[in-house]
Amino acid sequence: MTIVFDHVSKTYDDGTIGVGDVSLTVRDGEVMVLVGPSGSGKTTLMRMVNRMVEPTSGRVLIDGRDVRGRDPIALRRSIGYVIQGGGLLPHRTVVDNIATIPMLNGVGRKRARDHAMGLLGKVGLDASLAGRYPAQLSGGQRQRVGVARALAADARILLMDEPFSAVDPVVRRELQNEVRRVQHDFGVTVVFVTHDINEAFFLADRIALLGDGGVLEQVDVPSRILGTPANERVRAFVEAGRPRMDKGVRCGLAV
Ligand SMILES: Nc1ncnc2c1ncn2[C@@H]1O[C@H](COP(=O)(O)OP(=O)(O)OP(=O)(O)O)[C@@H](O)[C@H]1O
Repeated sequence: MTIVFDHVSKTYDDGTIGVGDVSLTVRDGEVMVLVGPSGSGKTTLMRMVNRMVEPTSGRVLIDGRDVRGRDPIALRRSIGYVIQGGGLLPHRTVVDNIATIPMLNGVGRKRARDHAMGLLGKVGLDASLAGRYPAQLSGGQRQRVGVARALAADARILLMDEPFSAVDPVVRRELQNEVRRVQHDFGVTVVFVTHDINEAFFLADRIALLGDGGVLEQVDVPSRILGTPANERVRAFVEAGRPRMDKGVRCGLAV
């Protein structure tokens, strides 16, 4: 599905500008990574898609349709939303967590649970984990359940808000690979928020780099963000987040 942000802005009630004037198109089936410093409006922008945030001005269109015309609850149930920690219901088992939204949408319990069991494999989880509660899983496993839950309602859009920032680097890379695979297998459109430029480079088809005041600094494929930054702020942001090989080498020699 295509998502269009058409001149959206958000000023919160206390006067804080969450998002300036942003126009951005996320193409069908693309992984668009929103990246930028803390407070640059990444989460605010993303939450406009499922109406967790209502823009102060401008419109968000999904496949040409203004989300304002959609019932917010139905809209949210049709869009996968993955947050740090997985956002799982603590008193429900893995399989029931995954089956919850389809059941709310009217799918029968048995069918929803059978589908949930199938999804476990798709996100790299063993079926033996189905009966566990979230507290009995590792951080990485919880994230995978979160992804399965987001996919369970046949969502065509996945919104992922810094989902992997609390897991260790090795598991994080596995999860990033999983996102790419899921995107490929299911053909979903993914909007992924991170403030880690390296995660953005790894995952993104395109990167939207936001700056202070919620302004869009550059939208481009990773190689162009790296090779031809639009301005000094983009260059500095990318530079600050990249591994400093030269420093590492110098340290190595000094020891
Ligand atoms: N409910 C709110 N009320 C007032 N200001 C808010 C609210 N939510 C967010 N903001 C402000 O809006 C700006 C953008 O916040 P947002 O969470 O979208 O940024 P972000 O880029 O996702 O940040 P981070 O990387 O730290 O998560 C910040 O200045 C933040 O303090």
